[in-house]
Amino acid sequence: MALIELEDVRRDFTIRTRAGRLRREKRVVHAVDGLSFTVGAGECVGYIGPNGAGKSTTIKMLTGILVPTAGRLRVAGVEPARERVGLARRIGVVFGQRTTLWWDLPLRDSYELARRIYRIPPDRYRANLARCVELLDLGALLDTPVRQLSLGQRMRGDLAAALLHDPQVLYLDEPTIGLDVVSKARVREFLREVNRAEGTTVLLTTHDLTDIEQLCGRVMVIDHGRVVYDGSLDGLHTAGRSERTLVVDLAEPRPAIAVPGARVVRVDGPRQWLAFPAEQSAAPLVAAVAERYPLVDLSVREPAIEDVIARMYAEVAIG
Ligand SMILES: Nc1ncnc2c1ncn2[C@@H]1O[C@H](COP(=O)(O)OP(=O)(O)OP(=O)(O)O)[C@@H](O)[C@H]1O
Repeated sequence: MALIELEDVRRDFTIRTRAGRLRREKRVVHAVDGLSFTVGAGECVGYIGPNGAGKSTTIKMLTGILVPTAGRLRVAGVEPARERVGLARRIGVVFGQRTTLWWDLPLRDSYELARRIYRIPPDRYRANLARCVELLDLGALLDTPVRQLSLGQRMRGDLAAALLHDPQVLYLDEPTIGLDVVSKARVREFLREVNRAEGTTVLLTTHDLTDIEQLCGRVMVIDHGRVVYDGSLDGLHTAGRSERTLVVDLAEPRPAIAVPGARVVRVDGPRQWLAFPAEQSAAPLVAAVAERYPLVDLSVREPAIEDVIARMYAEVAIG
């Protein structure tokens, strides 16, 4: 069953700019332009694209904050902008760069407010809060005012707030932005569990490909307001012939090393950067380097989403 349905959706913005001292000019921006896709119940879909591609505009239309200029849009069978209040009970939203929690109140009070606003039955509320507190390790934080929480703690608090009313759909906008490695891992683990155990449909906007890799079976790339790729992450890497980078610190400076399956793209003293196809495992490459050269340290870098998309276009243009 499709829970989210968009058919040829468009959203324009009219921008007025000053042209000369007195004259003003109108310009229309097609933020979303002929967007069509469906998301089935229980799917976890990555929704990615470069800055200004139209991701936030899509999410705002899906929550009913913005009305489409044209086209057909349904979430759980209803038109979001027309039934915004009713739909609010069925969706959860988390913005990495903004909080929905009350800044001066302890976390517990924000949750209590959510209980009242969404009229969550007491049993359900108790069970959901207990589950979130356990999975997100919030026990020691419940009585702390939100302004005293670290970014990672606040994000965990926001995730719980978005899920207390058992939403069918969860929209996440950059949920791991600015978090350290440990906090990112915890947030991802929690989201995986929510999607798996509750069957919550997740639409995830991110600039971090590792979020997608660890959470989403499907990824949609949007650019200039329309879908330019819809498939698996591996497929996207293949389509863009994208590369990951193994960064190795050798025991001493050397000229570019030779390892099968990778090419050295940069050398700086004992540090070398080796590019290899993103869909391949780094393990054999690490083993091959370690076997031939004394190694001090290493790390693997994911390609930037912008690079993958740029390469995808280059492929289309060549092919
Ligand atoms: N309220 C607005 N008024 C005018 N133009 C807007 C408005 N909101 C968005 N736009 C324009 O619409 C286009 C799409 O913006 P949107 O915020 O949806 O992109 P995005 O993919 O979310 O980008 P980012 O990754 O930077 O958040 C951009 O050109 C943006 O400038």
